[in-house]
Amino acid sequence: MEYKEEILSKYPCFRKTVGIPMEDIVESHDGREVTLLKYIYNHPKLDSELRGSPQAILDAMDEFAAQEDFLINIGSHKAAVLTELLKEHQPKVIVELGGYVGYSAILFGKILRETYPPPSSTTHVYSLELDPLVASIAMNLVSLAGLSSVVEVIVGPSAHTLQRLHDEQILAPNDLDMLFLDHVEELYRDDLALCERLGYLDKSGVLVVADNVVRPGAPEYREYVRGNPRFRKSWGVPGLIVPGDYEDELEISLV
Ligand SMILES: C[S@@+](CC[C@H](N)C(=O)[O-])C[C@H]1O[C@@H](n2cnc3c(N)ncnc32)[C@H](O)[C@@H]1O
Repeated sequence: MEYKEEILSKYPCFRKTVGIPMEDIVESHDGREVTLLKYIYNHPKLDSELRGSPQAILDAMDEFAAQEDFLINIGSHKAAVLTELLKEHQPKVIVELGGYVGYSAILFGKILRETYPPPSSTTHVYSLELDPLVASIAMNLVSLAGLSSVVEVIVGPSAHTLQRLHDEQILAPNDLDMLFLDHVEELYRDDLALCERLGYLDKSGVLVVADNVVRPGAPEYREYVRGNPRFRKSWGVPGLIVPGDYEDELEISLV
């Protein structure tokens, strides 16, 4: 029982698996992100391994999440699923909604760099993040990973930033190859529809991936993509396999 309490306090997201309501549970934006940044810069392998190594920084973030405090990023299991997907589809330009401290953005930047080694300059990750503090931490870690030329963190509400990228001709409609939705489940459907209106999903082959579609859940979003003729197919992929939970947590759709 004591062990269970310890697990639940360290990993609040598991509360939903035992029926404890998520209300009043804080699992991010409470100072732990600054603690993470200090943890990385105090890391004994900072100079010998972390600087310039996206994978070593992802590993250090996983290490922090396992040993210090829970982080709401995709984590290593979904990172492996997404790595396979990106290797198969080889997107060049990715937009993610909800960047947090940069874990998924660093993963995407790492894969783009491996797939299209420098001096290729046509690859880009736009990581859209509402909160300027966590976005600043992401920028710092992206830079430490040596990925500043590939990954751009942009602060602001997703819908506003998407509209701005379009109106200021920063991202042309046909340039987008992958959209990753990982911000607020209630916004997934509207932000996807905005991308459709802006022409970002007109090109055949664009990949759209949404996280957490089962828990906390985005049923409207899943219904929308599965019933939308724009997508050739749409399918679920398990996140972390806990019996009866986290099934098909990622929804993957292909234009
Ligand atoms: C689950 S986290 C993203 C995790 C990240 N994709 C990763 O795996 O490393 C969700 C993030 O979305 C951000 N967010 C919430 N509403 C947003 C909005 N309207 N636009 C952009 N970001 C938003 C939150 O501040 C939070 O940092």
